[in-house]
Amino acid sequence: MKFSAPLKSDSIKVMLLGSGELGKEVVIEAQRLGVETVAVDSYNNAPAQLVANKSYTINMKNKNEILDVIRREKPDFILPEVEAINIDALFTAENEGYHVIPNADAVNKTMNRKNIREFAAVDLKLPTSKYEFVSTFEALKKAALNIGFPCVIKPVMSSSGHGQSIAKSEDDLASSWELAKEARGDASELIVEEFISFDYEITLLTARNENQTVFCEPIGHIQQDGDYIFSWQPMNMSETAKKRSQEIAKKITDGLGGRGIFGVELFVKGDDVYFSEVSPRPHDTGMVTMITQSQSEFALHIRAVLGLPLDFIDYGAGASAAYKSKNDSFNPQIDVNNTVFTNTSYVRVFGKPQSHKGRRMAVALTFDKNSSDKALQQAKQIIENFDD
Ligand SMILES: Nc1ncnc2c1ncn2[C@@H]1O[C@H](COP(=O)(O)OP(=O)(O)OP(=O)(O)O)[C@@H](O)[C@H]1O
Ligand SMILES: NCC(=O)N[C@@H]1O[C@H](COP(=O)([O-])[O-])[C@@H](O)[C@H]1O
Ligand SMILES: [Mg+2]
Repeated sequence: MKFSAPLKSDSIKVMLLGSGELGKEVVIEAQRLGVETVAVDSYNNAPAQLVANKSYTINMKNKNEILDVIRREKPDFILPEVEAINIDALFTAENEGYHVIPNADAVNKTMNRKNIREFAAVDLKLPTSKYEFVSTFEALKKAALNIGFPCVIKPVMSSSGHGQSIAKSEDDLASSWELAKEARGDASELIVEEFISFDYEITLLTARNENQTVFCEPIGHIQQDGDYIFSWQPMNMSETAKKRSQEIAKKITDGLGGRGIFGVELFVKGDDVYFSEVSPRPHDTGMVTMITQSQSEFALHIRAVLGLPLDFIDYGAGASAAYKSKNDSFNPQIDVNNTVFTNTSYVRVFGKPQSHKGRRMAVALTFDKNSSDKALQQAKQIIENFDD
């Protein structure tokens, strides 16, 4: 176990490419181990920049700007935190000897639904929904009729539900096409997916490095318009479904390789488990681990990166509720009702410098030793009392 060397203060430097709420927690965990942190994003005062040793604001889609900060800072590890990053820059950095987490190829595969879906379904033979890729309206119609209604239509490059819709019949296809076009720009493609009427969906957080792979307890979640609003852990599932979920998670994370935490998104119907997608980084639904685990997903990510042991204990059940802004403001103020400050709940305010309607600004976390349901009920009640 390489335990002692990396923890010498200032001996290790990590650079986050993307500095939102997830990166902020990664930076805090890195700081706790005496690791130097550099936070990069496309706007000033992004959450992780508020707590990092150093920060840069650059155009994250520009290859040279990314390579400039990397070559200037010479980080030991580069941690992509958002999907919208110039991928050529990561491949070039890797060729120059920099260590991209988990690796540039995994980031490339997961940022595009076509790459990750084909890798999962064709190369690894994991169960997924039926799917087709299309780039014209005619092809969309054909694919939807072939797959059947309802079907889910998504740009191949997007996240947090942007440009995504469900077509219930042929009549909906024109509006789905328009919605997706706005989010994707002209050139790229759409995926048309069979709608899986799952019983529930989970994120299976999986941390790996060369020495070890560990699974967190499954996290159940509810999405609204393709974006997460509530999550809880553990999700109560059958032993068979849990075992199948872990097998899928192991295959996809081994397939992608490298060090770090992955959020493996799965749909579960009875004992059948379908692979949906995977984030090669901490997952938004995994913020609940800040209250349920001795090592949160953020701590596990940085430990995996440093090659430290990944063992942790579960404290009990918990839940999270996302607070999304109701306003557009350059001076956001979040009114957190006192109900959050109990001995089983707390709040994380991200500190984003600007709000707009629907932007995630904070999260409420709740704990219940034995019951995810009770933790979830409490999280729902608390978030109703937030305002801005
Ligand atoms: N084929 C499907 N069948 C049923 N529901 C689906 C399907 N695809 C997506 N969904 C629903 O939409 C949500 C968002 O889809 P997906 O994860 O593919 O998009 P995303 O934009 O990458 O989201 P995020 O970035 O938040 O993970 C899923 O979590 C699920 O609730
Ligand atoms: N589903 C991905 C996800 O949750 N990513 C998290 O949201 C931030 C962007 O927030 P913003 O859009 O409010 O700037 C990202 O930086 C990351 O922390
Ligand atoms: Mg998703």
